[in-house]
Amino acid sequence: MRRESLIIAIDGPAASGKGTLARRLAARYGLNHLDTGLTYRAVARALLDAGLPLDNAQEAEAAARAVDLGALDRQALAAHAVGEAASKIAVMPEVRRALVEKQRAFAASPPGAVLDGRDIGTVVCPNADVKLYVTASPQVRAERRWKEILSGGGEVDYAAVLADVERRDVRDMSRADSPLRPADDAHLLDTSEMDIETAFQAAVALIDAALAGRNADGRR
Ligand SMILES: Nc1ncnc2c1ncn2[C@@H]1O[C@H](COP(=O)(O)OP(=O)(O)OP(=O)(O)O)[C@@H](O)[C@H]1O
Ligand SMILES: Nc1ccn([C@@H]2O[C@H](COP(=O)(O)O)[C@@H](O)[C@H]2O)c(=O)n1
Repeated sequence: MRRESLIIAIDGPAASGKGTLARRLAARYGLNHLDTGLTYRAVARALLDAGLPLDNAQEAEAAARAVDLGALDRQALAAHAVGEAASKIAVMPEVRRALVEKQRAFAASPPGAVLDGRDIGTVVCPNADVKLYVTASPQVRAERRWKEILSGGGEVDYAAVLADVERRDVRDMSRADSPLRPADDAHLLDTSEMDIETAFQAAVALIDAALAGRNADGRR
């Protein structure tokens, strides 16, 4: 059966591996990919570069409206300070509304997309064909992030990375607008005990089973 368009929503906390999975899944299913965290990072970066405060909703909304999804530069937005700032500006409903509009337009473009973030299954694409909530223990996520930083030549204590991960979890899960949580119909994937390949194969099995179930139902 030929599918018109397919949307896969992937949410989860920091360093759970959702971006790694999303990139591989997009290649596997021939879909576009959007790391929505980069859109929040781009807003934060614009404010930091302009020397503006991170709590001015009007300036932040203007920066969000100016984000060009085609010009998101992962490397330029990778800095730890930018991620921290992103989680602060992400609490503002004005910023979220502007970015969600762009994210939805991206998802609607053929042939469909894999989007990863914190609110994809709950807010951005509540009608996604398949939703995954990817997680791992804070200790495992901190270790992954710590190794990533070391392999990039950075120097940081594991304890400091763990504290960052835990602080980010609290901020993302407790904000009033679009808090991080699994959608009611999301498939949970705990990768604490899985390497990248095992997690990818588990995600493919969940997605294929979900799509087969939908086809059998005659829903698509
Ligand atoms: N299952 C896994 N086993 C071991 N390492 C992993 C696994 N999945 C991802 N990683 C590694 O963990 C780090 C974080 O992964 P990734 O960037 O995909 O997480 P993320 O959830 O997208 O994080 P963020 O939201 O903070 O951007 C990367 O270095 C990645 O290679
Ligand atoms: N859909 C999303 C994606 C991200 N955020 C916020 O941005 C911060 C940075 O995201 P990374 O995935 O690049 O680490 C993140 O901590 C969230 O606060 C969001 O709110 N919604």
